[in-house]
Amino acid sequence: NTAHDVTAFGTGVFGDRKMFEAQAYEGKFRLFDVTRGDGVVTYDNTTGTNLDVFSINKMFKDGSAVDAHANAQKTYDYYQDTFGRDSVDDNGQILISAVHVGNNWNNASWNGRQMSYGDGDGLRFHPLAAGLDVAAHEMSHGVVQHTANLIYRGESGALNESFADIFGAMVDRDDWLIGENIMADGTLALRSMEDPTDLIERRTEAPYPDHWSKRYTGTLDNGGVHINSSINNKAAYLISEGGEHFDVAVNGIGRDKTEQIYYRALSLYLTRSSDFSMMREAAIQAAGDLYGSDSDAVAAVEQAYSAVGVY
Ligand SMILES: CCC(=O)Oc1c(C)cccc1C(=O)O
Ligand SMILES: [Zn+2]
Repeated sequence: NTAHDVTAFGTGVFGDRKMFEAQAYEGKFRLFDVTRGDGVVTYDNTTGTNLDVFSINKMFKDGSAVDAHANAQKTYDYYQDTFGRDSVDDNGQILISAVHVGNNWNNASWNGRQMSYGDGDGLRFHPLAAGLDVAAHEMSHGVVQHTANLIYRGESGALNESFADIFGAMVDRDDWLIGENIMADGTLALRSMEDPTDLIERRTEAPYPDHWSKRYTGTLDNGGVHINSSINNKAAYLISEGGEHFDVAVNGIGRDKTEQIYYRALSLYLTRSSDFSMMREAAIQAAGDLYGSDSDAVAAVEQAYSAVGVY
């Protein structure tokens, strides 16, 4: 009998029930959604091979698999509905998620072809697949790869990381925090776009900067790609929400315009080696294209990048 898509159900890592498209296949059910692009598929890495997560009925019990699958679908829909983009490559590339990767692995990743999630050690992280912004962050690395393909070190690498956070926060749209629901160590979040320095109490290595003058210039973390990303994150937050930062006032323009500006800058103007200054120019250009060169959007971009010391 041929495979066909069905509506299935499951409970996520935190016991939240959800419904999603899956597939009936040879008398069983699998986490393979054939309704989005060339597919959204989730598999359990402990089975060792690229085997879809199977269930004998439409109720899936593996919390990480359920969350990874549902979050990948939500992120696929975000790019389709917001920008008309069909998956990471805008050509329907199948979205693969592997869960239970490693041994209590405190990580999540995009390896150029798929998303991978660790279970966390329960001290630093809960299972990372439970974070909608985590899934959106990982898939957004795929979008960056197929657009500007920003080199993953130094300032271009910080932009790569920042775009993953920006779209992560746009998909998981109720706050400007990253990883807020998967922290097991009592901290507020993994990163805060609203106030990057907020998490300073936890950080042993370099603090998260909220101004270019405070950028990390060492060699840790590929030259601080997860550290200096906070400078661009703060700018994006200010463009959307506005605020006063280091005596510079920014009049916010909201999430809807902000996400369009960043997507256009990423997909049309930035290149592999773009730095923060080029990010400023690309965002000004994109805002002008979309809303007019004398618009409040262009003004917000100029104000926000000045507020974080990027010219
Ligand atoms: C928000 C997702 C995130 O930052 O995942 C990572 C983690 C938890 C550790 C190391 C790298 C990454 C990443 O995807 O950049
Ligand atoms: Zn990342």
